[in-house]
Amino acid sequence: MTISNLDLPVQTLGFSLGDAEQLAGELALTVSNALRSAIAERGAATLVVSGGRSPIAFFERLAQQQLDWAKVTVSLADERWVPVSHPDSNEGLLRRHLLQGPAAAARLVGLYQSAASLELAADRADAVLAELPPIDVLVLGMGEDGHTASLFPDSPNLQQALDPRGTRRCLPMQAPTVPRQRLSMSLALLASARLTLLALHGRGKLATLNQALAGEPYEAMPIRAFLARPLEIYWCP
Ligand SMILES: O=C1O[C@H](COP(=O)(O)O)[C@@H](O)[C@H](O)[C@H]1O
Repeated sequence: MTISNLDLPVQTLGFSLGDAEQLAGELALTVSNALRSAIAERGAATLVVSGGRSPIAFFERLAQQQLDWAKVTVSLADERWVPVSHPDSNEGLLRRHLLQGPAAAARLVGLYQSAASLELAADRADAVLAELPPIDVLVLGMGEDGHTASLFPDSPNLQQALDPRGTRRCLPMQAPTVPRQRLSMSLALLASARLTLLALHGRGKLATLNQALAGEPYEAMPIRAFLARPLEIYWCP
């Protein structure tokens, strides 16, 4: 079912699912089909996912899909600058909920780097991401403030991170809530994905999306940078 009461751009598809379980299942099917096609066409596939709390069910459903996981590279749209063993680590979340069973054969390109400062960690992550193969599938999330990945409104470096012609792949970012120090893929890298999906849970996020569609500047609601491109939105109450 399409999302009602939303004036979506022509290149955007919006799917309304009954609950979080259904959303996780649909998203896992769409992502695994796209990864399978990439493997059939190019011999390998690259998936970039988001962290936070909401993707756990999706990760677990995706891990159950029949895929040649050894041919899949997985990376993260953003990371909290905490060690992988920290409960807030997006990489830790991915390892616990996606890279399990046959999916453990996938190659993980993490963003976290231990360094003397967040800026140095971002420089190192930027160099690591130079080796990331072209992104086949990107799964974004969104906060109720309109941030996506760790592209937060009001963060220093946001303008540079949202430059579609920027050369940086990863930038240091600041979040309004803990853990504040973040590493985020830039818009230029994220927007290079062949297929971009946005997963949203709850009426609050639907209201945020509606507001973003109404036309705030990109800096006020960074999700807007993705609404002007082909996108599939998966929402549930
Ligand atoms: O901090 C983050 O927030 C967003 C949204 O997270 P959610 O738990 O509300 O789904 C997420 O997309 C991003 O990757 C994460 O680091």
